[in-house]
Amino acid sequence: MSNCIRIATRKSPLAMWQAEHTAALLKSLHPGLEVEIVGMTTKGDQLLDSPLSKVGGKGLFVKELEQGMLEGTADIAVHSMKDVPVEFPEGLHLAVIMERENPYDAFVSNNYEGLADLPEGAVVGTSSLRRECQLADRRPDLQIEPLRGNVNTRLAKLDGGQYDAIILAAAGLIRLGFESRIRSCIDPVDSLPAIGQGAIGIECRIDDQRVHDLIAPLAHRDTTDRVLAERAMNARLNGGCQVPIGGHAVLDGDQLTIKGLVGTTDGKRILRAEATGPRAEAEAIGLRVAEDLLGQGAGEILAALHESH
Ligand SMILES: NCc1[nH]cc(CCC(=O)O)c1CC(=O)O
Repeated sequence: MSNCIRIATRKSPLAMWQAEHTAALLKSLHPGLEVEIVGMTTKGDQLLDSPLSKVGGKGLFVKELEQGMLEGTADIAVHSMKDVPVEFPEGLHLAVIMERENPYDAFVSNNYEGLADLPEGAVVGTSSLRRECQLADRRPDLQIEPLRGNVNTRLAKLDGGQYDAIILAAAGLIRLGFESRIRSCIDPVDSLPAIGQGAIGIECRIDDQRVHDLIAPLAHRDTTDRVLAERAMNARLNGGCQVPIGGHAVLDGDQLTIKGLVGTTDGKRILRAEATGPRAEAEAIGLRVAEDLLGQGAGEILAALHESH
């Protein structure tokens, strides 16, 4: 028992990869440690046919994993930071943010190199309102069609011929060995990534010191500051619902710069803001971007979206 750590994870190939990656890092840090992976099915996995924006609900992909930790069937949960809600159940917290993979959106197609060379009226698959909003702004002529399912399923749908191109997170493709399918990474000016995109986080019981000691060395300082700034912005804006929000922070030495975006799904209104400051104030810088967006009218856009769901 005391020499074992159990990892709760979803069973999608990407989630399993991330859990196994974390397991391998833990084993190499702590020789002799036993690591057990506990695969679980979440509500989000069961509702793969409905658009995520309609399914709604916070923590669709994490609730069952959290239940497992609270009941003691698992010790930690490994999540894509992008899917981690702002709030945690009592007794649990986010203890560690690991090193970020490529945080950008990837353009995947069998015929075209990037957004710029897609012909007029081309069909692009994505079920992310954030991607849809920015695509519609950049290329109002494109036809955007829903695309759900795990990374492997989405690639199979592209190959089935229903889409001219699809947009996915570069990180998921790289982790699963599909880097060669990325025709180009989309410039963040054209598609500002999701809060936390490309980063993996570890959640655990707040009072479990043994587990904290085991996972602490996995924390990555630069990624942590960047993602904390992004999450502070997001928390002030909405609390994690499915709305077109982008947020991405970068570091230049000790200077942290974060860009934020809120828009309407049709891309007809897009608000943008940016703030810079010392990394030690990461969360305050994220909040400043949120306040700037709210000052421009983000509150109305978000309220209208919440109502329509
Ligand atoms: N929404 C599902 C999801 N959650 C995390 C990733 C990719 C990996 C990451 O961002 O860390 C994806 C797939 C995608 O958006 O293409």
